[in-house]
Amino acid sequence: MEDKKANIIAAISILALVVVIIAARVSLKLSKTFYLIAGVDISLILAVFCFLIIRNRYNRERNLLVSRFLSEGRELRTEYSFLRKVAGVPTKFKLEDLEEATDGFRSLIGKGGSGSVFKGVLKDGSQVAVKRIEGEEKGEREFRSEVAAIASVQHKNLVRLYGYSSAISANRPRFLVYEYIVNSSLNIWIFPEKGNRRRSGGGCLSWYQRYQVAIDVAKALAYLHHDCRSKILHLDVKPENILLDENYRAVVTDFGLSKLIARDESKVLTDIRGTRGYLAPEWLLEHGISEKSDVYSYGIVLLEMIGGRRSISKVEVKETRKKKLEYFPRIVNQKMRERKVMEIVDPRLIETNELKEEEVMKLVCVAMWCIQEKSKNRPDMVMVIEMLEGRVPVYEPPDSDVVVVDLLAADDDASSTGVRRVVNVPRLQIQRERNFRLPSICSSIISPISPR
Ligand SMILES: Nc1ncnc2c1ncn2[C@@H]1O[C@H](COP(=O)(O)OP(=O)(O)OP(=O)(O)O)[C@@H](O)[C@H]1O
Repeated sequence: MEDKKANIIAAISILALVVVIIAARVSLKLSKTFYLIAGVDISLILAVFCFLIIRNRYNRERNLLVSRFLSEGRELRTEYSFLRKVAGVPTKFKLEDLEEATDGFRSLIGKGGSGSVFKGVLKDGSQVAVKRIEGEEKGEREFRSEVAAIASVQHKNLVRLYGYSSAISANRPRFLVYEYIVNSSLNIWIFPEKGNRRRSGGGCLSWYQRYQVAIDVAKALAYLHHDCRSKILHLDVKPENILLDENYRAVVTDFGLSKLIARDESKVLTDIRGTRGYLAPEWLLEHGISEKSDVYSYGIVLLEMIGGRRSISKVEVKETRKKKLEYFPRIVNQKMRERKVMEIVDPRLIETNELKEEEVMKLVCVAMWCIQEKSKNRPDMVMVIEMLEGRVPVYEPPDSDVVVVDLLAADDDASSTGVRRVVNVPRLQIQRERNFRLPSICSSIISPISPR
């Protein structure tokens, strides 16, 4: 625009100078004054021409440089965003970006102990789950731990963290932005709806899908325990933290309680965290926890997938019509001794006729190995994968005490919903059951079978 203006002014000036020469020629004839004016005019016209040439050349070079910088900048930006993705560096979002993505935090998709989760769409069109972390001290710790842990991992069975948004001031919520996993969490696919309470989504996973989920979760945990630079303990393995993608494959989430420990560290002492019903005995016996504490929680999740029920649930006693808490692993143990393992399977699966007793027994045995009282007797997650995929035979678990975390003293609702609570140790009682022996059907080697 400016160039155009300058060109017009130059053209007008040249025209004016030419007019001056013509006027001088007419009025002054070929006098000395005319030659003087004509000389000055012609020099001025030449000066304007020179100015135009230099200016245009300068502009052309400047435009060339600008467009080169622009294209290099674009390339750099593309390269940078590519590298961010490759390196898994999470993006720092502004609060306004997240408000826009979630349409003002309108579509709530879930609520957990540490905050609420909303569905959203980023500017580039990717669907996200935005977790708003509420609370003060606990929120801060969970936030830091979650960003640090997830940012460093890349595995198809672990949720991807796109980014985060820190609090602008104290007491303001922080946000974590995850990839959106379409089929929500495992709990709504294995536990039937309670009474008249209707829930949106969910259903009944088939036996085959449950078996696949068991393998997927085992792979995610094996990666965290054995394949990362430092060992990552999840410490909150439960169905609510296992999401299902469009093919009902598992994606483990919620690293809010996770702990990073050095490869050579075998056990760590830390404050009790996790969810009632999934806590390994060592938490309560204060022996120090390790990756085997995750193995224990995983074993409980396996039993819940097999039975389609929580490990601890409230049932009504027919005679007295009073409610009591029932510990599912204890029932499984008993049924195994009686060789009635099919009786503990989710009744909805029995109806489908797709079950093989041998497979059920195998999964139950693996689960029982995982919930051994002594952590050293539990397999590691790599061994669990080997057993589930049929590369290693499943042997009878050793004779062991079963530590039953007796939750009669605890709040019933929490145990029946799997809601995470800070566990109050003195209120928990620990019972030991002697002769926790698996039945003879399991004493022999269970033949290796692969998931269908
Ligand atoms: N990435 C995601 N994609 C889709 N849904 C999700 C995603 N993350 C969480 N959700 C949904 O939001 C719910 C709440 O998740 P959140 O992690 O806050 O809590 P939780 O695991 O149930 O409880 P807590 O945080 O106390 O362990 C989940 O159960 C799930 O249904």
